[in-house]
Amino acid sequence: MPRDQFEGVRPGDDPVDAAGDVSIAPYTAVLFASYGGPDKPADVLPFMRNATAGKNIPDERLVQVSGHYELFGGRSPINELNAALMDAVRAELASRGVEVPVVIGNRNWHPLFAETVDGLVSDGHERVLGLATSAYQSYSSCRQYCEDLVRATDGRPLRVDKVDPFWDAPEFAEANARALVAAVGTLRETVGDAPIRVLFVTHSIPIAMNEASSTGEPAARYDAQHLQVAEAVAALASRELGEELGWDLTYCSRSGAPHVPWLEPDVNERLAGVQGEGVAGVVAAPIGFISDHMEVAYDLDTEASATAADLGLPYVRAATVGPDSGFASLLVDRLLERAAVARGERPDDTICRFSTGACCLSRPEGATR
Ligand SMILES: CC1=C(CCC(=O)O)c2cc3nc(cc4[nH]c(cc5[nH]c(cc1n2)c(C)c5CCC(=O)O)c(CCC(=O)O)c4C)C(CCC(=O)O)=C3C
Ligand SMILES: [Fe+2]
Repeated sequence: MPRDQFEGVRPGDDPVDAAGDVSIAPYTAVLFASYGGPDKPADVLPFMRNATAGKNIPDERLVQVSGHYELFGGRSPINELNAALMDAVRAELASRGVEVPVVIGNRNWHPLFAETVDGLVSDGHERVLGLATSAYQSYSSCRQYCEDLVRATDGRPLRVDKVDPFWDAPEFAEANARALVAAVGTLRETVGDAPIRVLFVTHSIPIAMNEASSTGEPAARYDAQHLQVAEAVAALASRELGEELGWDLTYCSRSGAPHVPWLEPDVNERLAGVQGEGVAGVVAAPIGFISDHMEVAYDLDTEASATAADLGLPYVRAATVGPDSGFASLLVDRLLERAAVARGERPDDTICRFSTGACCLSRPEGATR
């Protein structure tokens, strides 16, 4: 179970200032920090070059993944999905009486962090709160956002703090459980009472990156975080449905050189496995992704869906949490809590130790591979 579900209420009350108003002070803007993606065919290759710079990704893989974008007209869904989520967050902030600019900045495509920082500086902002669009801790999904934000603000009169990864929030498990319940309902229309299996899916990362994720302790790592969320989501959905859902954690989007080990099993491999175990239908539940960006559109809705069809296995993909209003509300809770920490009104329970120590390194300290 996520940490919060053990400990119940998090320390501190609602972030309400002396006048009784909800406040995001000392921050004057929110920076949505995302991966970025191409908007048109001519952007695909330059975006891919940015995303793979210095990463030892074989050219072959670069060409292959460019093909995924081309299949979707050279346009990633990520930019409009981020825009929709930002609208939901703005609306939720406004409903709590907080008016603040919410702007986008990306690691690998325009507007890049440096460009967004330029705009914020010229608008007079000095302290901004960053929110990365990844829920879990690993080099790629957490630390790299911190590093790139530090680089983009280096020497500029602007400081960006970042909200912690939120994988452990009960509201995140609840939003994923709502999506799973709906997907199981859809699958049951096809398979009736036959045995089904839930394949939770997340982005694979190199084993070395997993071993160095979070504090590096096995129970705190990227894969362990997903196992805890999967268990919580399966338990909530099982209770709601009145049936005990069987599940596995699987991975997608493996990249890198073939000899470098990444987290397994791949979702496609596991689809074949469960078919041999008498399963009559599968729900793929993408708990590793907050929106239907390219990994979901291609790796799940195109590739894994085709694998399931080849196996004659009914397959339903559960929604991502992006459009769930409980999810937007969770993000706003986290923004306001972080602001209260910055004002000294809440104990600092930040779990990301980027600024004070080693966390989410790309490989274990001392390792050379
Ligand atoms: C953990 C994780 C998330 C977090 C989950 C999340 O935030 O959702 C994530 C998100 C994303 N990854 C994305 C795209 C890409 N990731 C790549 C490469 C890689 N990802 C990695 C990991 C992750 N990636 C890793 C360890 C690599 C190898 C190179 C490296 O060490 O960095 C490559 C290069 C080609 C390839 O190798 O596949 C591309 C194009 C997009 C945009 C999608 C869109 O356009 O809609 C998004 C949101
Ligand atoms: Fe990625």
